[in-house]
Amino acid sequence: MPINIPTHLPAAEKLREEKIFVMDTDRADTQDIRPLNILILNLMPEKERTELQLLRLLGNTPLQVDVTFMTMATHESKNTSKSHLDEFYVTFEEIRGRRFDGMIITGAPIEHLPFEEVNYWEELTRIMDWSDRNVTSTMTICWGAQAALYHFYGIGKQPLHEKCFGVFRHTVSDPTVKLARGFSDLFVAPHSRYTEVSADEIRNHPDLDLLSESEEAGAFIVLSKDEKRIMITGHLEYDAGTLAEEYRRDRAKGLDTAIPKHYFPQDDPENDPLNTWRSHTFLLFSNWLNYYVYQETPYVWA
Ligand SMILES: CC(=O)SCCNC(=O)CCNC(=O)[C@H](O)C(C)(C)COP(=O)(O)OP(=O)(O)OC[C@H]1O[C@@H](n2cnc3c(N)ncnc32)[C@H](O)[C@@H]1OP(=O)(O)O
Ligand SMILES: N[C@@H](CCO)C(=O)O
Repeated sequence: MPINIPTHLPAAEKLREEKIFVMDTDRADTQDIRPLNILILNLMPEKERTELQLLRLLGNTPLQVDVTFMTMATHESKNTSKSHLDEFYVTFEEIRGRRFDGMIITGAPIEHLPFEEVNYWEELTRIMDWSDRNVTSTMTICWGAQAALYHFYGIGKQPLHEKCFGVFRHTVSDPTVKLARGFSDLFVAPHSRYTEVSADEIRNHPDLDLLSESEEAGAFIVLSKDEKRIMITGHLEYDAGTLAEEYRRDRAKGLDTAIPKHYFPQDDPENDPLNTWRSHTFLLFSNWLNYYVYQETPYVWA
């Protein structure tokens, strides 16, 4: 059973072009199965791009996945149109009575701010607390992961001397952990951030495991001991060209952002970058959906 999303969501056409089977709502409604309900709290400014990136990954499963997009009621989006949000997004108030099998909280380009200065921080903490009781497994990405580490475990973020920007090598501390099943001993993943969380603080925390890290990029995949929360400091979902676009955007703004490391062939921004992380991205999302969502979630919520 493939992914079930609103028929007119702009990402749907592109997903069909990519031969990712998007289910018509009519057909989905006639299936005598219980679909997985996944909630995506999309905090990225360019929401449509992130929708496509995440749906591509959630669509790679034999399970029917019903996706709900959520936006913040206490924040007016500058970069995504109100009409798009009105048509395709819900707010917390509309879904707080529901249960979800999985939830994703994306990154957001606000890591220069203390958490408490983010205008939707209070609403986000309410959503995170709610998710503890109403969601089987939550995956958080980049700033979303920093927010979860801070809110639930008191682990703060520190500014870096230079932006952690590029595609870095990572290792896995325990390849028998289900989330890393099938991972190579060494794999690469993109990062794009100005702050970091301390790998030592995570390692020393009694409720956390550091599943993957990188010599150059630091802590990468963090798992709570109860396996309900997955925190990922990089951007596995990024397309081949996303870092290049961020690089060009920064340079056009006059920022002295360095060329993303280990990314452009011959480190030359004129060369088209290759996506060298895609296989582990698909693996991580299918491991998450299978082992942490599908196999853990109750068929009927109590
Ligand atoms: C660390 C991570 O998680 S990485 C993920 C972030 N990376 C990306 O989003 C990559 C793509 N983003 C971009 O290229 C840029 O953010 C752009 C081009 C879309 C906009 O850049 P700018 O014009 O410099 O920033 P802008 O003033 O629009 O602010 C960026 C976002 O921060 C939000 N923001 C700014 N201040 C605050 C605040 N105090 N509280 C909450 N949100 C804030 C803005 O509202 C905007 O988000 P929105 O579109 O969802 O409303
Ligand atoms: N990934 C982000 C970092 C900002 O938080 C960007 O370069 O847009």
